Amino acid sequence: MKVVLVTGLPGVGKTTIIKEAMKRINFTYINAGDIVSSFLKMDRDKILDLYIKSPSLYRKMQDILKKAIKKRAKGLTIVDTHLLFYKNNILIPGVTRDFVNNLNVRAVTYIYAPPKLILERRKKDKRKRPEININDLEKWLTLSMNMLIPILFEEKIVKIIENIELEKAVNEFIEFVTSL
Ligand SMILES: Nc1ncnc2c1ncn2[C@@H]1O[C@H](COP(=O)(O)OP(=O)(O)O)[C@@H](O)[C@H]1O
Repeated sequence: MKVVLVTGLPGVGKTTIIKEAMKRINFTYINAGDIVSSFLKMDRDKILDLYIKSPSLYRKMQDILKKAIKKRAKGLTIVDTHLLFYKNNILIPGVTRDFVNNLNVRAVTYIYAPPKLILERRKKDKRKRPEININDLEKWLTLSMNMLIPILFEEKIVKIIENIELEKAVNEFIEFVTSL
């Protein structure tokens, strides 16, 4: 079992890259957000508010997520998740140290795009996404990239993939995950 996390801000293109890569190589795909929202039967944005109010629920969900991934993981397993949640200057870790080590994560990919592009993509997206201003998005981007450093201290490899041109990003993603 080889677990690779795919992270990056919502709207940067994680799902698009993974779905394209899936047409070309074999892997198990797990979307952490889908597991959590189907378990709590709730909108993603509301879940964040719940976590802020209840740290114990947050811990419980980390546990549920870990178990669900362990059960489904097979061969190369790509987990679409977040390093950091951000709302109104409140920060919540997307993954914990225990999550990274317990699942034996091999590497973390960080999908990057300039904040202006992310904002444009979020606006065009059919999926309704919460409004966010460029200032908050820039802050979130900086903070989420800072979360890559603690990942390095857990002795995991980090790969940054720029998603400006989709085809180039998909090729880079495939090359990286198949090289592990
Ligand atoms: N390289 C790209 N160029 C243009 N649009 C893109 C690119 N990558 C993703 N998108 C678009 O951006 C939006 C968000 O992508 P999505 O994969 O849902 O992001 P995430 O999974 O990171 O939240 C989608 O409408 C998608 O079609």
